[in-house]
Amino acid sequence: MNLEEQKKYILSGKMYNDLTPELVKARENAVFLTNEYNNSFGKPQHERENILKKLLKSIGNGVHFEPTFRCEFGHNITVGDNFYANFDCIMLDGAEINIGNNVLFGPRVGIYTSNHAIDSKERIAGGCYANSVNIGNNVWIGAGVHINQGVSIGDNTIIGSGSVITKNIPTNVIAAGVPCRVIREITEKDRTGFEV
Ligand SMILES: CC(=O)SCCNC(=O)CCNC(=O)[C@H](O)C(C)(C)COP(=O)(O)OP(=O)(O)OC[C@H]1O[C@@H](n2cnc3c(N)ncnc32)[C@H](O)[C@@H]1OP(=O)(O)O
Repeated sequence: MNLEEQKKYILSGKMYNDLTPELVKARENAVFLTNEYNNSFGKPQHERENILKKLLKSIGNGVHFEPTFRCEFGHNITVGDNFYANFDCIMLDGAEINIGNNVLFGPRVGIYTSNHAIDSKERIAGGCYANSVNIGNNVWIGAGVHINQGVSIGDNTIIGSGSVITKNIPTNVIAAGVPCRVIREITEKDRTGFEV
């Protein structure tokens, strides 16, 4: 299979070979482009966004990653408007990563859409499978959060620092911990009077 065929196949969720020359090359390209993006820190926003447009599937207006941003391929990542990621964000996008509008990431957030095979022989042979991650609008992901494959996080939700997300998290809640669980709903009482 050529690279395009492999990309489509991986999105089917079936086991794929992680070690093909085409995927190794695609990862190398992503390192070169993320190097270019990280090194462009301080340059005008439109120049930096043009690099992201080459790297990612699509981006909205006002997308900013602090250095150092890394991704596996880039071609499966969609980011909405007004996105901010603090330092050392990592996105492994074997499958799709879809991020809504007005999303904030604390430092050291990691999203991992791929798992290696559970069976050790299959794993050594390069067996992998990937499932998408979906993050809604107005979500805040705290520092050092790990997001595993196949999960969705609902609109307006906050994920506490250090959490490991293994299952879907609903809208309008604070959730935290390892594994990440809902702590409480976000309500009118959370308004402080800060001018918006
Ligand atoms: C762009 C950027 O994001 S940069 C800034 C980066 N900053 C961060 O990453 C900080 C993220 N903030 C947090 O994790 C906060 O704890 C929040 C926002 C999730 C919750 O804050 P609060 O609503 O004030 O929660 P509060 O401190 O009252 O805690 C409620 C309960 O949740 C627990 N809890 C809070 N945060 C966490 C956490 N990260 N992991 C595990 N448990 C937690 C508390 O221990 C407490 O448990 P208890 O009721 O058994 O005592």
